[in-house]
This record gives sequence, structure tokens and C-alpha cells, in this order.
Amino acid sequence: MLIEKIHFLAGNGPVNVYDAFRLMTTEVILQLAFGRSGGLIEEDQNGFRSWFLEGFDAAAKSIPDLQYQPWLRKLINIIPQTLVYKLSPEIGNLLDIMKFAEGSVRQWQKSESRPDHPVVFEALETVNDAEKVTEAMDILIAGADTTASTLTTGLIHILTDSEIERRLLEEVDLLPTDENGQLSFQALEKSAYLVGHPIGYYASRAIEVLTRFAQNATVKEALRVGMAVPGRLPRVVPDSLTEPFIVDGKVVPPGTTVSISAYTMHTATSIWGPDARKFRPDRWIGPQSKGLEQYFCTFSKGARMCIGQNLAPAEIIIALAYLLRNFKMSLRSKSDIGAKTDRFTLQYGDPGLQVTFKPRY
Ligand code: HEM
Repeated sequence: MLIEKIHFLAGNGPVNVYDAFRLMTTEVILQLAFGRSGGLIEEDQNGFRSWFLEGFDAAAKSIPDLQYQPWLRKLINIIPQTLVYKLSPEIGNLLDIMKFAEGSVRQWQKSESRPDHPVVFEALETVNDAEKVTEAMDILIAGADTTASTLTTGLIHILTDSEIERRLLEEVDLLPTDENGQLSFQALEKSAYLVGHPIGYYASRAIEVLTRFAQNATVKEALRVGMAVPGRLPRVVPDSLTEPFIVDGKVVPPGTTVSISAYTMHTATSIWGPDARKFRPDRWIGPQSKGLEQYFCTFSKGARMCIGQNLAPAEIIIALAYLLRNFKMSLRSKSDIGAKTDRFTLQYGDPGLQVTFKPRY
């Protein structure tokens, strides 16, 4: 749907793919969390604006306040909602998204048809409706914008380095396609059976390419450099430890708040070398890359690390593969790229990312 819409818009000038990516990743999460579509990609005929993004952008401005002023979170649960809208329209936008989540829970409960993919609600049969809404909101807010901003960062680096783009195109053009020239994972499965072996030559070649693409160093590097959650993620050293908690030879007492930040980790020249800030996919290729894995903390580390750490790269890989296969993309100038702001998650300001698309076929 996204590719079709970009085809439709391509003749009218640059397209804001940051917004396009945000709608795509939101739709993925809506399916996963609520088992429904929000009709967001179709909403604006002339581009990718949507009520959801307007609301999300306004609400995002209130995230630092809500994060650092815990009393504010308590207050909005106590005072009437009409007052919340008056006092802070930004937090009001967050309530609108919450209402959308509540409506989705009701719709899910009333509907008799069920989608043919897993939905988070199914695993939450035992919890009450309020908790269902909270869980669904968590996934919606944690999973959509983060993946889209990483895709945006990745695409910027691909389009500003012709060698990276050339190597990716080489891989993408080898992927299996259906009769319409579109990437087809079903076609790949079918061809494996057609040749009478579990996996025929072409299929195994395609799987090899696909796997290489799936583990693609470019996607990994987009996740490292993009680090959609760049800031500190606090944890408190528990009282219940049986042995002292030691970091770098020093005992950290129970009750101490400790944290890591992807920004500090991913820009450390002692780990990545003098070109730590450079987008260089090749650092993930070869035996030396294994040692780097331990310092990669885009999805955090430990018990509370991201539950979307497999889903996000899958979305990024599929979106990039489809875009590269279908279009010659270009940026006109640096002013086509919005400034980045850290609001707990990383966001691109206006004009998002303006990309010019020319169909390849
Ligand atoms: C590139 C994309 C993504 C990045 C960079 C990212 C990053 C993170 C990070 C750093 C955390 C830990 C937060 C903390 O310690 O306080 C986290 C948690 C979480 N993420 Fe993601 N995430 C991404 C995509 C997703 C997706 C697609 C989903 C949806 C399934 C998702 C759902 C969650 C949830 C529910 C948590 C909370 C887990 C918990 O507290 O146990 N994330 N994410």
C-alpha cells in the first residue's frame, strides 16, 4: 500500500518519507496490538499527514514533562479530562490516542472476525480492560516512531553514499520476485517445491541473498547510528542482592540509580575507533564484528530490553528492500532533512525527510 501510494505521489515532487514511515510502522503496530488498521496511509490523498501524527507530534512535546515530573502523571489521572485539555493541549493529544486505544479494545471485544496473525490482546485475556489499553498503548508508543526514525536515518545515509546504495541495489535486485516484478517471499517458497527438492538451486541462492540482506550490515549500522532511544535508561540497584554489585572495580550500593545510554556507548571511539560517528556498514562484516555486539545497545540490555528487537529490523529490511527495488531515490539538499530532537525517542522536525522518487520499472 505504501509503495503504491508513493508511485501515485512521485510525479508531484518530493515525498515526506519520515511521515510515510511513521504511518507504516504505526499500521504494523495497530495490527499487532489491536488487530485492526487505522486507515492512516489512505487518510491524506496528497501526502502522508494524519490525525494520528498531528496528535503524536503534539503529545511528544509533553513526554519530557511527564518523564521528569512524576506528580504530573498522577495529576492527570485525578483531574477531569476537560481540564487536562484546557491546561495542556499536548497532554490532551495523548488522551486522544488513549481514547483510540480504548475504542480499539471495545471493537476487538465486539468483533467476531479475527485476523490471521497473532494479536497482543489474545495473550491478555486474563487482564482487565484498563490494563489491556495500557499494554496496547505501550506497544503503540514504543514501537512505531522508533522504527520509523531508524528507517529515516538509514535511508539518509544510504542516499548520501553512492557506494552503500550500489551494494544494496546489487543485493536487492537478486531477490525473488513475483509476476509483477514485486519482491515475493511466497514465490521463493513455491520455487523450492517446484524444482522437486526441498530447496532448489535458485531458491537456495535466493535464500542466501535474503539471509545476507536480513543480517544486513546497513540495517545494523542504521540501528547503531540511528539509536532511536539515545538517552539514559535508569535502573535502581536492588536491595535484595546477595553479593555486592560491582562496576569497573567499584561497589555500587543498593538503591543507587544507574544507567547506560546508547548515545554514549555508540559514539565511544575507544570501542568503535576514530570513525565511531561515521555510518560504515562494513564494521559489521568480518570476524572483528562479533566483539562489537556486546556494545550495541540500541534496544537496551537486560531483563527490560526491547521486546520489538526482532520486529523492528524486519520492518526496516522489508521497507528498504521494497523502496530500493521500486525507485531511484534522491535528496536535493541538506534542507530536505529535518533537525533531530531527543524527546526520549528521537524525532525528526519539519520537513521530515523529503525524498524524490523515480520509478525504476
Ligand atoms: C528501532 C526500533 C526500536 C528501538 C530503538 C527500541 C528501543 C527500545 C529500548 C531502548 C527499550 C528499553 C527502554 C527502557 O529500558 O526503559 C525498549 C523497550 C520496549 N520496546 Fe522497543 N524499540 C524499538 C522498536 C520496538 C517495537 C517495534 C516494539 C513493538 C513490539 C517495541 C516495544 C517495546 C516495549 C513494549 C518495551 C518495554 C519492554 C519492557 O519494559 O519490558 N519496541 N525499546
